[in-house]
Amino acid sequence: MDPVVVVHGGGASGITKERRECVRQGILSAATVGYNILKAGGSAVDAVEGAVVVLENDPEFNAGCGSVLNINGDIEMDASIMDGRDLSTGAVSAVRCIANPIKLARLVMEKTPHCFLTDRGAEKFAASMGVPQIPGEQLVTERSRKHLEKEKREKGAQKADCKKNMGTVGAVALDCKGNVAYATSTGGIINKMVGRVGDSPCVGSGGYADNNIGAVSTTGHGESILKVNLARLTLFHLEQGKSLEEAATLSLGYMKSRLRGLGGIILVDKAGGWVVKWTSTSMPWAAAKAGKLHSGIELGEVNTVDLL
Ligand SMILES: NC(=O)C[C@H](N)C(=O)O
Repeated sequence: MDPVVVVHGGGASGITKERRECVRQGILSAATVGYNILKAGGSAVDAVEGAVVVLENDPEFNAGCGSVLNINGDIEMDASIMDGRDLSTGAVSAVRCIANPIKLARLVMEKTPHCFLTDRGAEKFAASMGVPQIPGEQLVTERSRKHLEKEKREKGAQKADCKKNMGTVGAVALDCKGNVAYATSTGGIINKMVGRVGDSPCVGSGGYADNNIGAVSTTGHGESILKVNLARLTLFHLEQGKSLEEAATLSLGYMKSRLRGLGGIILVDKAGGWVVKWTSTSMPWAAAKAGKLHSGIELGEVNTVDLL
């Protein structure tokens, strides 16, 4: 089976010219890392984790280092992962002093009888697994500090669209054996209440993966995504015989018309078809398949290069 990986860098209201190239490089290297894992015979879970780690480590994105700050100026991160083979899933929320929440989510999936650990419990588990604790400050960037200051000045937090909610990251993959997986990781939304948990760690909302159908990772206004279970809703449409394009359009359209919520989706099906779709202004994405790397940021933009 020809493997596929698709990654996103979050729905956004527009990416400044200065940041555009950095964002593009980040998204391209995440897709390349994921694809190389698949080409080397790695599993879909390995590929989505590997791709998301690249984006968590990249300060341009709202996940891991570079996460947005909550109302107190602290980072609280959410992440989840799912293996389409047996629907096993792992998630963490409100974690602070960990470089790669997606790795911790995978450990929850593989090393505990549970699906979801939060806050101090998640951090205690991380310590028991030997995951290094890092000072929270290490994840805070100058850009995220300035972003929070601006947000507080404008008092515009938590609007019912994803204009303020940029940069969440995610990946979906199909491996050589026909297994699918997703991973999603985020700092959430800027100026959020302490303890606010968004859609990204919630299976069915932030993502879903089932070998019988396909895999999805979502981004956008978390409260809207949670209310419509955006990821599972998309796969439901696929199960009902809709095309990839139709499934993504229908679920995002429902969220927009019902809640005025904006967002984005990356989707791969069990046959290796894929689609990216968003209702926000832009969404950085990249997809690797059959030796080609496709990518874009704005609507209608598709660049294709050969993968070496
Ligand atoms: N940019 C995002 O996708 C934010 C994320 N969905 C959240 O609401 O936590």
